[in-house]
Amino acid sequence: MKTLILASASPRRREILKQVGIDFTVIPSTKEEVITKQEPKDAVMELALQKAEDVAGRADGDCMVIGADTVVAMEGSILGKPEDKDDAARMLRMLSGSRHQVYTGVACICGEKKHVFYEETSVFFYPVSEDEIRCYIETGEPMDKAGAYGIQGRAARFIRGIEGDYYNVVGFPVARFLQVLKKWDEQSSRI
Ligand SMILES: Cc1cn([C@H]2C[C@H](O)[C@@H](COP(=O)(O)OP(=O)(O)OP(=O)(O)O)O2)c(=O)[nH]c1=O
Repeated sequence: MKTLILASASPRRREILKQVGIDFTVIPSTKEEVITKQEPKDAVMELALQKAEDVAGRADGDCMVIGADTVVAMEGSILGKPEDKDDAARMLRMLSGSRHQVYTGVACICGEKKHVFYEETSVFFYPVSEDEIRCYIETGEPMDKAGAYGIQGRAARFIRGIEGDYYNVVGFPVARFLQVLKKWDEQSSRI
């Protein structure tokens, strides 16, 4: 298999790839994230590709660069990382007692070849009180996460259920990625 380079500073993405036994190196993208697309699925694919292209431009040799981006979508709004505590509280109030979608876009670049896809997971929140929101924000956990929560952390207490891939919510739809990789390798071996 080719050398994989993960173009991400996210510790979650690193852990998920390690968990399934993939060898990779990390070169975080330094590109500023600029969303120009309205649809969340288009936005995450756009950002994932920007991150992968940024690092692919600096990487050398026979490698595959992987970029990813995660957002929360709720009633036509795209929620990225909160700007501050008030913004985190605003997001958590929106998510309380209802259903939202989490989108992660993944871009794979190997030389001239590119593949970009997205995965969608629905997440259902129990009602969350103002006190719970305040206490949760005080832990600091929401601040570096899309939608201001971490399903894998203390926010587990707010989650009624999910439909779709759990790892997609945490930032990397690893099983889907491995399916893409399998097809990619089959096609390469036919050339
Ligand atoms: C919804 C949700 C998001 N997240 C995280 C996944 C992503 O790391 C983060 C969204 O920010 P991203 O901009 O997708 O990623 P990042 O800034 O962490 O890393 P990089 O840009 O270098 O790739 O939110 C969780 O960890 N748990 C959750 O439940």
